[in-house]
Amino acid sequence: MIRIGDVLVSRGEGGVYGERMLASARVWDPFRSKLAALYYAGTGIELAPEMKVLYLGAANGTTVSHVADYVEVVYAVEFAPRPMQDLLEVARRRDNIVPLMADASRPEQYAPVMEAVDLLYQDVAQPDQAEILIRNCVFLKPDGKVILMLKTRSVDIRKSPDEVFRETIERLAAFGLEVIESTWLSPYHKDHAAIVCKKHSKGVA
Ligand SMILES: C[S@@+](CC[C@H](N)C(=O)[O-])C[C@H]1O[C@@H](n2cnc3c(N)ncnc32)[C@H](O)[C@@H]1O
Repeated sequence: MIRIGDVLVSRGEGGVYGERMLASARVWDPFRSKLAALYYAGTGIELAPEMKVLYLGAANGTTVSHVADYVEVVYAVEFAPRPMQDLLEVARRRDNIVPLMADASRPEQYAPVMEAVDLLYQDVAQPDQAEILIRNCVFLKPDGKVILMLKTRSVDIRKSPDEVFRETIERLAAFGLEVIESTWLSPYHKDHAAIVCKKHSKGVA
């Protein structure tokens, strides 16, 4: 990942969400983007120019735009009309974002336009976040990676964030993903965790 000093940046057309510019690069704000927070709070995975990414929960394209600065193509799924309008504007100014208005819990809706991806990234505040992720693993290449941004309070408000975090890791492991990193995103995003996995080369259950 590109850093100027300690500051995480990406190189692309700016002005997406009022981000600061530093030496012609876009400052990637960890308080605005959970993926940036992962690069500060943990390790994450390196984004590279040849990568294809499926991004679930694109919202208005804040993080999508930074990911698109690094990779070949981003398939960006969002189901809410208002953020989709902003996402379309972000996609209009780049040639490697494919906006898809669809429900991430129903991957059959966008399967016809998908290709196999190197990275599956998910940031949807839903009760069944792990199950949505698992359903979308169908698009992962054999050596693909997964990043789940887990909003613990959306899964079950009666359980502690720690319990939801642990149970989600167990569910992904039981499915057959190998968890390679798990970290809270504090102080950037309260009660949010990131779980980074890779697909076993022998495949998942
Ligand atoms: C926390 S926001 C995502 C922020 C975004 N990832 C970023 O960093 O710029 C979550 C988004 O997921 C969308 N979302 C939630 N459930 C969804 C689903 N089942 N399918 C598609 N989008 C969904 C919401 O509409 C919302 O825009």
